Amino acid sequence: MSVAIIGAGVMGETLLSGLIRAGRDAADLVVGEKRTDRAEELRDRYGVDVVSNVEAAKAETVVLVVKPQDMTEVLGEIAPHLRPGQLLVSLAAGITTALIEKHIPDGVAVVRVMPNTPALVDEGMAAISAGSHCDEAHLEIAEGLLAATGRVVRVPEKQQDAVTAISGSGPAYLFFVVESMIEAGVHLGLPRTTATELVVQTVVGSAKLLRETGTHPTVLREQVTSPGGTTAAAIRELEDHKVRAAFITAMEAARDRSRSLAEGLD
Ligand SMILES: NC(=O)C1=CN([C@@H]2O[C@H](COP(=O)(O)OP(=O)(O)OC[C@H]3O[C@@H](n4cnc5c(N)ncnc54)[C@H](O)[C@@H]3O)[C@@H](O)[C@H]2O)C=CC1
Ligand SMILES: O=C(O)[C@@H]1CCC=N1
Repeated sequence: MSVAIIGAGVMGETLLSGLIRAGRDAADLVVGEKRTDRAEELRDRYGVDVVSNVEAAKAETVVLVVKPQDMTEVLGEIAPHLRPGQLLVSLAAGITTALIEKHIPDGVAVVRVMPNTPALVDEGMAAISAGSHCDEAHLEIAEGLLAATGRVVRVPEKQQDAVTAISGSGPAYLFFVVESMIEAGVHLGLPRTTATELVVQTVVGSAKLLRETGTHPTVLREQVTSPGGTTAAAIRELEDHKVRAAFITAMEAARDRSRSLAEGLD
């Protein structure tokens, strides 16, 4: 089955490279990319054809991975070339299937996806939602694309802004925590390389512990927290600085930003 990826920046390349790692034939994949130097790079790196968006629109499945602000322009360009029976998959934050459906011919199925960048190492988390002309077979095709690079869940579309705030943007929050812990290690006198190794392995090990044991994070935290010990002293500071509340307001801000990304587009 032919797949076109339109917009091959960070997320578009993540999907493209994942499909190739998962064994898809590069001959069945095409890319539409505005920047010619970037197009050249992808052609060299993956052996895929880089074509015009109009040409890309002929694929059985067309995946849009441009910025939300560029979506209506791309839809305007490809809409005259889309035909009923095709599947259009959007990875753009904040862009509803209803908005996409307004721009394309009736009978083209739309699936909205929120992926994340750990897909680069096949540990992605993607949530997918069906548009109004989408059946089970379309959802399975979209799932198949995303499952190449990690886990996939189905969610009602009204949850996609919250999903974006959690798993879409989530890697950035964790990298922010990692950066902060490394800086703290340096502050405590450790060489930067030592601090980095300690923090990265602690994050990987903790993530594995969470996933492999299925134990609740509160229990895992309590197991580390000896009465009157070092962890209790640190957690008290985090609570005093309202870190838990900061996470809630940060994710509310991300959810609200996702909701407003489509403002001004029709
Ligand atoms: N980066 C991330 O972690 C995530 C990104 N997304 C979504 O993925 C989409 C892309 O994000 P990024 O890859 O981070 O952005 P990016 O800026 O790295 O990539 C966008 C690409 O689209 C290309 N482009 C722009 N207009 C075009 C056009 N008319 N025709 C063909 N190509 C065009 C640009 O040249 C660029 O290479 C966004 O809608 C974003 O909301 C979703 C989840 C996570
Ligand atoms: O920051 C953004 O808008 C995109 C969507 C989720 C992650 N990156």
